[in-house]
Amino acid sequence: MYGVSGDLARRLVLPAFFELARRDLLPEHWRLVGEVRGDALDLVEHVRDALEEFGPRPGDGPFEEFAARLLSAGGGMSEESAGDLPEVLKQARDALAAEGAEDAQLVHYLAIPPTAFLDYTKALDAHGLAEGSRVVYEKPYGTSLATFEELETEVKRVFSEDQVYRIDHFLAFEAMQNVLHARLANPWLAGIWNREHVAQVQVDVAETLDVAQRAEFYDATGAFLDMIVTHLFQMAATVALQPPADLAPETVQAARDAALQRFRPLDPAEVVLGQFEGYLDIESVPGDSTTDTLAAVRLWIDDDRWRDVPFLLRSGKKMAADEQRVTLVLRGASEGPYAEGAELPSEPAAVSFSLLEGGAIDVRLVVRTPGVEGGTSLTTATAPLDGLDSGRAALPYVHLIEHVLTGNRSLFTGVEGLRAAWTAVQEFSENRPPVQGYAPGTWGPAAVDELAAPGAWFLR
Ligand SMILES: NC(=O)C1=CN([C@@H]2O[C@H](COP(=O)(O)OP(=O)(O)OC[C@H]3O[C@@H](n4cnc5c(N)ncnc54)[C@H](OP(=O)(O)O)[C@@H]3O)[C@@H](O)[C@H]2O)C=CC1
Ligand SMILES: O=C1O[C@H](COP(=O)(O)O)[C@@H](O)[C@H](O)[C@H]1O
Repeated sequence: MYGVSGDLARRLVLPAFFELARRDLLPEHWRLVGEVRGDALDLVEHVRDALEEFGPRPGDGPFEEFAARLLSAGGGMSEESAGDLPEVLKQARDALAAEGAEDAQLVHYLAIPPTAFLDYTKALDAHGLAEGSRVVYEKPYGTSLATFEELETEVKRVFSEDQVYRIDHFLAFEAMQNVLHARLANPWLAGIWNREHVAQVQVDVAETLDVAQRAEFYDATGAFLDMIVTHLFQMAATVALQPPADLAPETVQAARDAALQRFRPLDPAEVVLGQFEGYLDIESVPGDSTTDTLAAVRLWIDDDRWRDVPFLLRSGKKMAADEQRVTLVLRGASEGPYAEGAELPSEPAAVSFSLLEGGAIDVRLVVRTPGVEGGTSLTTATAPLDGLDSGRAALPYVHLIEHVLTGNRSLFTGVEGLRAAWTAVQEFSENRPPVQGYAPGTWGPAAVDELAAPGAWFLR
């Protein structure tokens, strides 16, 4: 794992490895090499600290056994030098061979900034580490259409496609997986999954989180690149995809990629960028920064299933709540006593997938108000997705690492989909609207609400 000292590794990836060990889902023989550019870390202490802070706590699993398999390399990785890594990999291979595991599968996990992906790809090739390996790229894979193409050309030169795993961890949330699986398993849900029944699709990832801890990275990135063109596009494509004939990883990935290829290029007039008040006071943020800390877009998908159905995407920092939802806002009755004009609740029926914690599906219905007066009201039934039968919800990186180790690419993004995503935002990137201020603890500038009109955001 390159970049083992970083935020992602500490907060999400190392805890996921340990969770796999707790669940006895790691291979019988393995070693984890943590690589950094400076002096090699005391990896056991580093991992122990990460687990103490983010869990599962060391005492909640086989930590001593886990720690005995951690190896540390320093000195960085470039075309000129691979630092300590070749020597440490040799130690790892020798140790595995001594256990009777001769042909270890090498997996490179690039938990480093996206701007370093290209150089690391070249370096892996230069040091003969690419052949026969698997490689995991974090998101964003590219930062524009041009840098995507540049990276992809190099990756294609060095690796064959079946070696490459491009992560978008939002695809791996339990509820996100159920956007596909619950739809396919329940004909009534599949039956309403179209423009005849759905008035709007909303993909909303609201965070109360500040950015002060990673201000330098964030100021160079912004909400649109950090979240919209990456996570929220992939989530929208998961809603929009045509039902695949089977659940083979390649079929699912191809269906999602095909949906992304039907995204209409974003119209800058249908994008709102926000910046929370106080952002410019953060140390290391330039006083004249125009970085977006919130982005909301109205997106269209040109196919028979979704024509004229707005896909509303929103994500931001310092917002009113921590919520991650995919919502199908449903149309009302088109005829009969409850058709337009009848006395109905102010909000429509909806099916909403909440990604938080173990995930849940909320079904909101319009019903007759109980009592003699009558009228109509809304009621919501919540179906939790955790703790069913013998199932235990797993966090996204637990799924993703298990999939890399077992060679399953269904939850990873595909090249054609990524190319389509960067293509869809190219025009917007050259004509970005100015950022509008919003008060911390709110749902963003007023213009965000106008994007949803004549409807309204499910979260507000
Ligand atoms: N943090 C998060 O919540 C998430 C992050 N990601 C993605 O994961 C990746 C890593 O993110 P994160 O951990 O936050 O990033 P960090 O900024 O924390 O960087 C990770 C590590 O990479 C090394 N590094 C920094 N700059 C370079 C460089 N130019 N070349 C090589 N190595 C470098 C550093 O380690 P050292 O100096 O010790 O070598 C650093 O600790 C990114 O692609 C990000 O988009 C994805 C989802 C969530
Ligand atoms: O990729 C990213 O995702 C996180 C949100 O993911 P979560 O799993 O931590 O909820 C976001 O905060 C971060 O800015 C972004 O880089």
